[in-house]
Amino acid sequence: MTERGPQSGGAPIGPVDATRVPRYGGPATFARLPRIDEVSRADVAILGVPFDSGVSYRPGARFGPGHIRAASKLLRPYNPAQDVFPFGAQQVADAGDIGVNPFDLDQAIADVDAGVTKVRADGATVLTLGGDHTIALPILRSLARDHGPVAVLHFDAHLDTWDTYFGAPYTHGTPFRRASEEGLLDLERCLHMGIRGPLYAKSDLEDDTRLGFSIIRSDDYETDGVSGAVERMRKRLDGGPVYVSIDIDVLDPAHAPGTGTPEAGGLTSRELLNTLRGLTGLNVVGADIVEVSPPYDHAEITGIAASHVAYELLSVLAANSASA
Ligand SMILES: N=C(N)NCCCC(=O)O
Ligand SMILES: [Zn+2]
Ligand SMILES: [Zn+2]
Repeated sequence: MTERGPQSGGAPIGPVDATRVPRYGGPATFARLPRIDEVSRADVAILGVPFDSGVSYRPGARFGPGHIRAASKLLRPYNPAQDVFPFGAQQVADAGDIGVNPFDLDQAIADVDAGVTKVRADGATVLTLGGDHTIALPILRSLARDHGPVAVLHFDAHLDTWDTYFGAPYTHGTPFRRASEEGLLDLERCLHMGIRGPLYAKSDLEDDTRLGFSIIRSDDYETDGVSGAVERMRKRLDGGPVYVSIDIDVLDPAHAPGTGTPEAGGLTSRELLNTLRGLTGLNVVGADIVEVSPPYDHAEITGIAASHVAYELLSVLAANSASA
């Protein structure tokens, strides 16, 4: 195909060239990248998880992967903020969507674990596009089998370390309690970023500490700024594998209206993108972007934010691979 421009010497296959095929045409893959079956090997795979049977309030995150891909068409090859070519320093490919059972939660969790494990087995670092936050648990199960307990860097308005909803243990409000109980987390190095809003009880915070997390609150950005947050984040995460889980509701509803459990007083997209740039050099072994619910989005605001979040994460992985 000529539309991707000439490639030689085993260089990564990049996005379709927007000066040759207009952005509103061409493939529906993330950032117009090749499908995984079009490349001999992927360093990083984008993997969709269209699933929202674990939500407690508004549904719709099952449509998240397609929406984020559609909103990613304008991304360009060079990221000046990190001085890196995220699609040039490594082979990034789109691995499509996992066929997740929408009716049987236990089966869905097994489906996600199997789907992620399969793509990882071929050597790719996986960036998952959700889907609701339930999917972080099976992804962590897959990662912990290879890496042992990992640090979770969790961007969210919510703790997601609650116990049960309606007696159900597997929901989008409970993945990190289950992960902690199962020994998947490094209890000295987990961290929430952007927490805010009402809780059920004071003891929610005590439970959360016991389960292995510290907290940088949304309000801490007001007092300490992005640089203060990044400094604390790097200190907490250093020294082992890090899984980055980004619930898009960490952003203020003004920056991400298209989500299921919105809370006022959140981060700006600029604060989130700048915080992610501070991850370079840490051992990031996987990531997800979850809770994008297109039916509640307007003018692709949330989809665009999510696509840029993905772009910064890919840039961190590219910078890390260049210095490895
Ligand atoms: N993971 C997200 N987005 N939300 C969890 C909120 C669960 C609740 O309704 O209390
Ligand atoms: Zn949340
Ligand atoms: Zn969440």
